[in-house]
Amino acid sequence: MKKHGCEIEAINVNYKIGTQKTESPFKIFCRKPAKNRQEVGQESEEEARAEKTSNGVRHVLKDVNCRAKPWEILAIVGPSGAGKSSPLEILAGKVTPQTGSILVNQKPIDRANFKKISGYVTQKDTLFPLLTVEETLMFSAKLRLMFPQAELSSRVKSLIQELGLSHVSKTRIGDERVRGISGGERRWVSIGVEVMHDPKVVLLDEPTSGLDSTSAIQIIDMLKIMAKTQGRTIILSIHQPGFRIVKLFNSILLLANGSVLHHGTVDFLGVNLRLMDLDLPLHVNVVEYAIDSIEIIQQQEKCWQVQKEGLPPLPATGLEKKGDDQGEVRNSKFTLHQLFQQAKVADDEISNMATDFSQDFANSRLRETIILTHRFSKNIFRTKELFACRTIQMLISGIVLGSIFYNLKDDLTGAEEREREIVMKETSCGSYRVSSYAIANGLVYLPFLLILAILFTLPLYWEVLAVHVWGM
Ligand SMILES: Nc1ncnc2c1ncn2[C@@H]1O[C@H](COP(=O)(O)OP(=O)(O)OP(=O)(O)O)[C@@H](O)[C@H]1O
Repeated sequence: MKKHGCEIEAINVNYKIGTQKTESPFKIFCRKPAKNRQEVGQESEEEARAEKTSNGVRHVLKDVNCRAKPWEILAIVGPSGAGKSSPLEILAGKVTPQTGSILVNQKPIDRANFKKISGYVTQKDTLFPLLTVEETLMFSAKLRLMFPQAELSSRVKSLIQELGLSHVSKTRIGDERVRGISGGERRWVSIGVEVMHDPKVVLLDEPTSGLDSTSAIQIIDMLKIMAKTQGRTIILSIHQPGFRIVKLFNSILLLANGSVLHHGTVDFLGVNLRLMDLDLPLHVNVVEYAIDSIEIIQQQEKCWQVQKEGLPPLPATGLEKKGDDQGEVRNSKFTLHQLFQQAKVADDEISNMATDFSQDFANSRLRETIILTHRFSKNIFRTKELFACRTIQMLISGIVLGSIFYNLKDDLTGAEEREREIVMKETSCGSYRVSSYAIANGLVYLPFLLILAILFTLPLYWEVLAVHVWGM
């Protein structure tokens, strides 16, 4: 039977966010993760962007119209901060736009059901570092599919083969502390987890970020095969797609400052740019060229703004120097919106079939609890060192002070933070119930905490007894 495709259409989507910082009343309980230098840089850039907003409101997406078709890849491109991730977050149900509509096969989206027929691969790989590739995919299969064990195993095996992970199937995922598979392979596993339930739509936020060009091409190549052979609708955001990657996209959505500058094929973008009388070099990567042009114009507009306000001109940037004569031609002639004409996507015949949504969770509450208990036990058994540390820590605390119980170190809180992220992601995409997680967590942790409590109180008990009975 031929698989039904899923066409997604966004109509006049506007998404605004408040940029005024509100202090959480529970601030003292919120742990701020340590930032590296790059993140600190990004934060100040974010703050600078926020300052540009009026009335503390930032228009992240402005009247965005676009369409993604089954059997195809739609790539959302644009400079940093253009709003590329936001359409994906809207489709994944993470945020809700203020106005506009999203249609799935020409019917208004039903968010709960859409989650079941879609997979959302975030930029950050949220995986348990101590599980192997095979175990990770197997737990994902158990939680999301209602198949017998033999079928689950064969599904996992064939997916591992399809993703080219056979050589590392028994290797642990790993992270900065635990040695494991490579960054590119980790990205494959993240994609595997999200396509395990055979979704009709796959959303990927910057799937190639942090990867070398060969791995990046391999990932997009694989996504292209997924779209072509299984009729999936692939929507991804990408920052700087190389020439070979661009060739694999069926259509692109070029964003700048949250507005659509072009929606259509890459070839059509080239035609548009040439129609604007631009001196477009023959074998240039038009997407890169367009992004570069946007950046130059944005830089130029910033300079004009500064000059208009009578402030001293901004110091020259590398971008302006890079633009040189080409940049000058572009800058003097056009504003951002003059540079591009909005392209309309040709209407294709898409069957108006009803989407076949499967209902509810894949497993019963009891089965979910059993699977999650199994996964917890594996993680805990493989974190022996951390638990030994905690035990010794408790013992020493009991002997010396008998007061500090939860004195967790960074590595422990780091592991807890990761676990929290994974659970939030899995529960939000409907893999299992939160209550099953809580029960499984309790089942595994309670006996251990009981032992810790005994270890903690025993020395304290003898010390207090010694003081009272022998007056020591
Ligand atoms: N929850 C939020 N709080 C504050 N600002 C936000 C939020 N969501 C989006 N923004 C802002 O909206 C703009 C678009 O964000 P988005 O992440 O979609 O852009 P992007 O093109 O994916 O950026 P990048 O390529 O740098 O990841 C950015 O300037 C971002 O700072």
